[in-house]
Amino acid sequence: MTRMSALTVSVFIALVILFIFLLTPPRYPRQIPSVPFWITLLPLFFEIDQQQIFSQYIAGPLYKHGAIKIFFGGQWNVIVQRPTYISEVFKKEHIYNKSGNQKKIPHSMLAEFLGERSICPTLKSPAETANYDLVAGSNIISARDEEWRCYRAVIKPGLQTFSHPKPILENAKKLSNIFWQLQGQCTEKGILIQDVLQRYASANLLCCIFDCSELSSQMMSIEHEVPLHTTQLTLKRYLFRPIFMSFPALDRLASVIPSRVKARKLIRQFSDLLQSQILNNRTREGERSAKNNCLGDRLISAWRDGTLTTKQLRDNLNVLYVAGQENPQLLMISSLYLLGKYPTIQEKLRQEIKACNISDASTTDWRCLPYLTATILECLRLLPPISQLINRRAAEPVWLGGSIYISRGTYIGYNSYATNRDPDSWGPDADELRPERWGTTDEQISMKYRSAKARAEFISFHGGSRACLGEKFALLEMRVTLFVLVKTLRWELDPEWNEKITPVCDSASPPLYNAYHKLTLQAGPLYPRGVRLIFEKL
Ligand code: HEM
Repeated sequence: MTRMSALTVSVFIALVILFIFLLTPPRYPRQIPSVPFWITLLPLFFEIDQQQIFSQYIAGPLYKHGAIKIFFGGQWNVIVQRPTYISEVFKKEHIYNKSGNQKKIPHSMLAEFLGERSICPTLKSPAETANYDLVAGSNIISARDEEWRCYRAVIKPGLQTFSHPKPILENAKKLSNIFWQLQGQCTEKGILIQDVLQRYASANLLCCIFDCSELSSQMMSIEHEVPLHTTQLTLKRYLFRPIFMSFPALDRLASVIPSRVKARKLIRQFSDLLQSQILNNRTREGERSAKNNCLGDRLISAWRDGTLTTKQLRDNLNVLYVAGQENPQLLMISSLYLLGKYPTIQEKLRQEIKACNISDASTTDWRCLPYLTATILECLRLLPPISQLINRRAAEPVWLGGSIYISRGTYIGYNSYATNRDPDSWGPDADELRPERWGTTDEQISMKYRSAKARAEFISFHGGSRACLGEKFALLEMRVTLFVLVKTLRWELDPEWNEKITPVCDSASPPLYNAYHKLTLQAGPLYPRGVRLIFEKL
């Protein structure tokens, strides 16, 4: 054997050993089963969607044991489902430490997106040079301890003092007109709603949270391209390729894989654009509708006075912009899908809104629409925008629930989709959309909501000290959106749409196109991707 072929054989054997080592489930924790690694890769090869994978392979062991071991992101993790276990993880943040992608997969593109190192050349802050390298890549969602408290002090008031629905109301009316206009251009079939809703969710965030009203109106004129939006769409396509999500180690080769080179370029482009747009498009003082304590103002003041470095401003802007419109957008898609699938619930909602006879929705007391609130919570329960998230790491060995031994360094995550549908908490009809389960009056619904969150039976916004800070805004946005859409339009699912959650194939498309989509689109959250709705004006 020549020296070259001996080397090739050794490399091959080393790779096989590494692969077997990586893909063999760990022995610990011993008390819970492992989902075979190939199950998470099934959609790459077969016509099967994530909901099917869940019910066929994951739900059984997960509900039985309350936790499982699963291969994701290039490593084995523990997914916790049972509410009592989840409460424990939420409460013991000092043991189950937050550990975002920057720490878990620091070389990955995702980590680069959330905490990349370049400084926008247009910015200069006094504290920048002093602080720049102290905190590499962190943001409010992934940071811990002092750093998190610092971000939270800046960000929380900016997200929670907002409550005026007027700008959302105006955008929602435009949204209704856009849907109707698009429907007019396509008489026989349903229309795709995702792209429009992404612009709508961005518009709401830009005007209400960042106080950029001009940019917000540009987002709502869908006949015009908005670079921030188009860059974000392209970036998403490149960033979330399933092969790199499953094996982020491949990102170590990012500089030689053309699609990753492109992803890196897009990350910078998006981040630069976002930063300059938020800084340069803010509504002028005199033109503002209210005295503001908005998030945009707060972030910029904190950057100017040196509380945040340029890098911290940039990382937090990225993550707030993405979390602040991706999650509401997913909830809107899922809610419109569910209401199209359950027309009687849509009609009941319409009757409630009619009966309430609201003349000015911008001053409405939303408590007079309990069925609307219950419907939103029910959509959030059935299809939580963040269906699965693995972002905690055991700082020390610990017995979860007193019976599952978790060794130090184990990654732990949640499956909100499973917890929110647990029949032990929600009954045998847990998979059904039934808003009445939350109660019929505003008091009953609020009580049920508070108790379901406190008992970790409803975890769409997670819980404990690290619960979502945008919950209040997201719920208000959803109320206004559904209020306007249900009042002005009626919709149903396009019967020709292949009803699947995260479908990977479309039987009408050529095989090559489908193969490409399998590799590029099937990762990510559980929601009715590509849903088509048929609208009727009322
Ligand atoms: C339906 C909409 C939303 C859902 C379902 C949602 C869900 C979540 C979840 C599950 C977390 C915890 C993430 C983790 O543990 O890593 C979270 C955190 C967070 N969310 Fe949301 N979110 C939504 C909307 C928003 C909006 C509109 C904003 C505002 C811009 C926002 C800002 C945040 C922030 C700042 C955190 C970090 C909280 C902390 O760690 O202190 N979210 N969200």
